[in-house]
Amino acid sequence: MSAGETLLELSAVDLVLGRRHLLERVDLQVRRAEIVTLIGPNGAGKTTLLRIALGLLPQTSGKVYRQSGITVGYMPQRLQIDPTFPLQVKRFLAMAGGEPERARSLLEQVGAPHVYESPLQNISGGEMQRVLLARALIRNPDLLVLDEPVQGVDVRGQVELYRLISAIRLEQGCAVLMVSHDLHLVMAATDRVLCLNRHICCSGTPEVVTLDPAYLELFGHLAVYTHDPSHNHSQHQDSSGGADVK
Ligand SMILES: Nc1ncnc2c1ncn2[C@@H]1O[C@H](COP(=O)(O)OP(=O)(O)OP(=O)(O)O)[C@@H](O)[C@H]1O
Repeated sequence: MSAGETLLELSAVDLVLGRRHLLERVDLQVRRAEIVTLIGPNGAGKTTLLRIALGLLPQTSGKVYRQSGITVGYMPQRLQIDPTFPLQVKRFLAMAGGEPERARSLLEQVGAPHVYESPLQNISGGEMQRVLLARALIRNPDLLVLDEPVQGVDVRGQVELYRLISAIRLEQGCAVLMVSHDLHLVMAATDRVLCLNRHICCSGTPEVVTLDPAYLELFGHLAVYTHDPSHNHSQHQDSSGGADVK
């Protein structure tokens, strides 16, 4: 497989459930070795779009292309585990195909080697995220799909996990499609950003997207900015007033 080839492509995808039009004419392309991040407010359809991309949910109309033969690793936003069912992390990873040595080495990589023998029910939220990431990596995926991979992880851990995701992309040449709410950290760790609010509001490199009026309308108060006392009040201002968005 060559660098830059398209692994996943969605064209004009619509989803209507009942009376709700949840996704409208969404286009999305993910090429080998690139990191694409979906951002958007709660309920924007990010998880739903990932599920359509993975073939877990049928779209109402539009096309979904996944290159045949590729291995996909999926880290869901949450996992329902029966609290009465005793399941150790090592067994959980073994069920996903992880030999003990591989499972241990992945846990080491994601910064959670100490939970190998722990019951899943006893590990913390941040440790669970690391275990889910390790599980998504078990089969050396060509495409890694991560739904809010750093939710519940402490700030230092978030930086480490984004670095790890970037390193995995470089080492394995896999593509990454992820959903994130951590605008500042993720912007540094992504090649392209798509801003979704049922439809794609804007897309492009982080530098381009963070200056797009549609992005500023949704996230203006969170945009990266510095205060410049000599500023003139242009259209690129945050809602707190007096700060120029960079
Ligand atoms: N199976 C379903 N049936 C009906 N509505 C659904 C279904 N799945 C999702 N929805 C609705 O679709 C909308 C988008 O949900 P989704 O989980 O994709 O949002 P999201 O952007 O991932 O949100 P968040 O940032 O809160 O995780 C929500 O309003 C949700 O209630």
